[in-house]
Amino acid sequence: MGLLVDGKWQDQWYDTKSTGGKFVRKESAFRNWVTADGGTGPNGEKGFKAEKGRYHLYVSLACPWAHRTLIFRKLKGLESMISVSVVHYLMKENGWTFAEQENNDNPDWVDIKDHINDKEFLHQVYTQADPNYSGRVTVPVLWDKETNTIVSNESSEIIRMFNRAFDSLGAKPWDFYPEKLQDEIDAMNDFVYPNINNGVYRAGFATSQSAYEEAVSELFSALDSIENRLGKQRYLVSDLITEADWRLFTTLIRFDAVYVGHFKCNLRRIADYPNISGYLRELYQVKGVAETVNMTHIKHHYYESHDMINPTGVVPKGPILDFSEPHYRGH
Ligand SMILES: N[C@@H](CCC(=O)N[C@@H](CS)C(=O)NCC(=O)O)C(=O)O
Repeated sequence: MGLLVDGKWQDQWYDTKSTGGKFVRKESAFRNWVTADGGTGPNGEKGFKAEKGRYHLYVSLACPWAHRTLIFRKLKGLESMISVSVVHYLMKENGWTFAEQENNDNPDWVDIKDHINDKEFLHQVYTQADPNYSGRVTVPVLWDKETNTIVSNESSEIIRMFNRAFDSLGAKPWDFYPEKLQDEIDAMNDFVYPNINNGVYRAGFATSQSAYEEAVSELFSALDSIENRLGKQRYLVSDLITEADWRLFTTLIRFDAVYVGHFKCNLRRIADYPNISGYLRELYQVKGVAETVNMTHIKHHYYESHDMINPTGVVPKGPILDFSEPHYRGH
């Protein structure tokens, strides 16, 4: 785990000293947009034209933010238009790498390789785009093969691009951010992101008791309110699946396997929430989604990468989870 300072890699853990033990996530640095015609992004950001085969996505299968982009790529039918490289599940002193994986019979150990830039470390992809880059080296990264640069490393914006920019090139018509629901989706994201998506990290990476307890109590009160909401309606916003659902999904799918134990988010499990559990299974069972979930990378990444939380690196066997059981939603 580390970061780039003026283009030089430095190995260091998150600084929580200056924030009283609280984990504060930094803003992403590359914020340009792929648009249908190459025009500027929604807030005037530099535009890149949507074209088949032009873009490449760097992801970790463990990472909930990268997972959002994989789900959108899959559901919007963009697999043949946007290529992907998967980083090694382990993130240690060199950050995300393309290191070779030990031979293993488990089919979840997928191919790890930088197919585009042939780099060893993801930080070299960042310095290829900007030799003086300072900041964290995170996934996902959307890379432009034509101009050899990073378009965006912000998942919430990459999924908005995937949702619309490739439609005229033959993407599937599914719209996860329909105009009439945008305000409600934005409001839901503003609630789910700090309390749940980032809430589990605020709990897990806290280095003081008070910062941890604050995060955990906000997390579970948010989950309680979602449980209540899902007792009244099928999805988070109306009875259509929207972006808000996929953003929550990637945290929920990791919750009982990782966040309950490793991040000490253990007041309740997702399995203890009947409505959220059924909803989680329903989303998992949407065609194509299960293929984006790699529990082996998820568990091994968290339990083996964070030495200061789990110094032995031992990965728990359980819990036994089966997201393909009936979901009983929509009856
Ligand atoms: N805001 C970013 C956050 C991405 C992020 O933090 N990814 C994590 C992996 S789950 C990462 O790469 N962390 C490396 C680091 O912080 O050094 C997004 O949503 O795209």
